[in-house]
Amino acid sequence: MSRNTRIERYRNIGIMAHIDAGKTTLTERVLFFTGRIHATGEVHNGSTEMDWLPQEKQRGITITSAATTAFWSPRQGPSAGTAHRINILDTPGHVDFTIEVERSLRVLDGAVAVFDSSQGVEPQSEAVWRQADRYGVPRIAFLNKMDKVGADFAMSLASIRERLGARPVAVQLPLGADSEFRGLVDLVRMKTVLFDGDGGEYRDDLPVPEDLRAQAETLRLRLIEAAADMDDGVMEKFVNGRLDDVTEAELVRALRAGTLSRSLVPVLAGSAFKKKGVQMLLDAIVNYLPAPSDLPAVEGFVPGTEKTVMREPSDDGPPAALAFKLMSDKNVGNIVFLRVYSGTLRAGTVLLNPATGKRERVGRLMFMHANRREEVEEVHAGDIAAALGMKGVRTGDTLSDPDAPVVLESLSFPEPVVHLTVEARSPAELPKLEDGLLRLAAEDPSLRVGVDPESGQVLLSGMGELHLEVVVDRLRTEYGVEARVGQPKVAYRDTVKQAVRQEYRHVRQTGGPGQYARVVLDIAPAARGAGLVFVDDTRGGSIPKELVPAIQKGVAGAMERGVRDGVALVDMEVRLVDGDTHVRDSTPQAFSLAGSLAVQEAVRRVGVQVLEPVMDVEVTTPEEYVGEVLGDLAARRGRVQGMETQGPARRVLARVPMASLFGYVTSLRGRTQGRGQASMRLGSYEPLPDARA
Ligand SMILES: Nc1nc2c(ncn2[C@@H]2O[C@H](COP(=O)(O)OP(=O)(O)OP(=O)(O)O)[C@@H](O)[C@H]2O)c(=O)[nH]1
Repeated sequence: MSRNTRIERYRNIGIMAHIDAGKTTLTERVLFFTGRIHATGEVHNGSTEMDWLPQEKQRGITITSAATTAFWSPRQGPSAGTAHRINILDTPGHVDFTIEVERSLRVLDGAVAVFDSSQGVEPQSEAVWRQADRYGVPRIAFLNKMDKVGADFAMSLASIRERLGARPVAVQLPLGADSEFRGLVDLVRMKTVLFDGDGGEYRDDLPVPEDLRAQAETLRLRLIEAAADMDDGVMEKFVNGRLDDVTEAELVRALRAGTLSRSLVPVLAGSAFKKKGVQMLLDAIVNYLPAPSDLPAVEGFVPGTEKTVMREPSDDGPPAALAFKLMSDKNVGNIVFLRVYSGTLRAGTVLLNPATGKRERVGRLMFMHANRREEVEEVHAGDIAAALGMKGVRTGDTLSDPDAPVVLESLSFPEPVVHLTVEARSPAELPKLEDGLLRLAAEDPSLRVGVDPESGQVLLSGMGELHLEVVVDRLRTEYGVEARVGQPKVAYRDTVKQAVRQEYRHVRQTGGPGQYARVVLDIAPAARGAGLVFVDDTRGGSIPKELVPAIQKGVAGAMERGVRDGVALVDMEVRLVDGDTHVRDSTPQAFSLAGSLAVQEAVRRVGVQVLEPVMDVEVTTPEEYVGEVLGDLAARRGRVQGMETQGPARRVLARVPMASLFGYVTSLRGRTQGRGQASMRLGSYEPLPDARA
C-alpha cells in the first residue's frame, strides 16, 4: 500500500504563542474550516477538541501537546485546488511546560507564531520564538484578536521586527480594527476580502478600497522588495520599476523561499474567535511553510561511533523515526508518538532502539486526531503517528532499521528548579502512587521522581509550581491517589567552595585479586553552567591513558550523587595531575572508585558553596502598577535588568531567586487587579548569599 498524500503535500506545523494569544481557539477554527469537526468548541466552556485532559478543560490551558491532522486545498497560489495534509502539533504557552514546546519544535517542520495584535510580542512568545530559532524552524506570523479593543497591526508588526529581530513581511493589510475589523487586503494579489457573517463567510476579489490604497501600495512595495532579495526574476522587475509585471506565482515562490531560509516572516492578521482570516492563514501554511521533502536530509550517528549518516525523507529508505512523546492509556497501554523521518513503518515492523540496544516490534499504528484515533496499516516518511506495543522506548529515543541503525538528535531536557514531597495517605495507596508517578514521569521527562533524603518521602522535581501542581492533580484524577503534598521547595545545587588538591589511594588486599589505585586531583569551582570540566594533566605516563576515562566516570558519578543527600554537585573543574598504578591490581574499577572518593573527600574537607536557581522573570503590567510591581520585585531580592514600553503596557525584566517566587503569579494578579502577567524561566544557578545558606 502506498501513501495517500504525497510528501510534497505534507505540512508538519506547530502553533506557538504566548499564553492566551489564542492558539487553542485558532486550532479549533482550523479543524472547523478543514471539516474535521462540525461545531467549533470554545475555550471558555471547556468543549474544545484539542484540549482533552480534564485538567485542561478546567484550567483552560493546554498542558499536553496533542497532535492532529487536517486536510486543506488552498484557494490561491501555485498549489490551488490540491489537497494538502496538515499535521498540527499543539504547544502550550505556559513556561512551566517548556518541555512540550521543545519536543514539538524538535519534530515539526514549520510553525505559525500567534500574537495578540493588541499586545504585540509578549514575553513568552519571545521565549518560544528563541526556542524555534534554536531548532531552525521556519515561521509565519498570525496577528490574532484583530477584533479586540486596542488591536494594532502596525505596532505588532514593528514589535516583531524590534523585539524578535526578524524581518516581518506583511502579506495582508487589515481593514479596520476592533469592532470595525471587517476584511483584509491580500497584498500578493492586491485584492480585498470582506468578511460576511459569523461563520467565516467572506466575499473575495474585491478592489482595494480607495482610502487604503496608498497604505496597501506602500506595504506591497516592501513585500516586492523582500521577494526581490529571494528571486532574481522579481529583482529584475523591481529594479526596472516594472512592479505591475510581478506575478502572484513569482511572489509566492519568492516569499516561500525566504520563509524556508528563515530570511523573512510572512505576516497575516485575523480573529480566530470571530472566524475571520482563518482560511487565508490555511492558504499561507500551504504556500509558505515547508513540506518534509523541502528540508535537508536529517543527520544521525551510527550507534556507538562518531560516524554520521544521512536519512532522506523518502518511503524507500531504511526506517528512522524519533519518539518525541509518550502517553499511557488505561485501555491500550503505552502510546509512543513518532515522527517518521525516513522509510515506511508497518504494524509488525521490528525496529532497533539503539539507546537500549533492544528491538521493539511495532504493534498497532495510528494517527491521532486530538482524542480520536485512526488505525492505519503503515506510516511513511514525514508522518507524525502513534505506535502501540513498544515497551522500552523513552522520550527522545530513535527507532531505526536494525540493519541500518541510526541515532537522531534527541531533545534537550530542562533542569528542574522546584521540589515537592508527596506521600501516600495509607500503605494501601502506595503502589498506586508509585505506579502513577512512574507513568507520569515516563510521559514527561521534565518531571523527576526521587526520594527526599530528610523525610524519606517521594520527592518530585519539576519546572515550577504550576507544573508540579498539575502532576499532583493528574495523580488524583487519573490514578485515584489523594496524595499528601508538602510545600514546594527550591532545587538547590552545590559546588566546591574553593580550589583544593586531593590525593586518594584506594587499596584492597583481602583474598581474591587485589585493587590498587592512586590519583591526585586538583579540584576547583568552574564557571556557571560549565557542569564538569575534566582535564587529564598527567605527565610522563604516571597513569595509562586507558584508565583516564574510568577516573572521569568516577568523578562524574560522585558529582551526580553530591555530598548532601539529593543535592548534585555542578560547575567544577577537575584536573587529574598525578597518580600511581600497580603492575597487577590496577583495574578501571579501582580507578573509578578512587576518582569518586577523591571528589567526595575534597568537597567534604573544604565545604560546599550552595547555588540557587535564579529565574529570568518578565512582567507586563499596565503603567499605573509599575511602582507597585517594582517594589514587590525588590522585596523578593529581584534585580531589575530593564524596562520597556509596549503599547499601553510596561515590560519589566528582572532576575529573581526562585526561592522568593513561590506564589508570585497569584500575588501579581492581586496587585494589578488581574492585569499583570509574568513569565519566568531558569536564568542560571548563582551562589546563595551566606546568610541564607
Ligand atoms: N477577542 C478575541 N479573543 C480571542 C481571539 N482568539 C482567542 N480569544 C480569546 O482569548 C482567550 C485565550 O484563547 P486560547 O485559545 O485559550 O489561547 P491559548 O493561546 O491556546 O492559551 P493556552 O493554551 O493557555 O496557552 C480565550 O478567552 C479566547 O476566547 C480573537 O481572535 N479575538
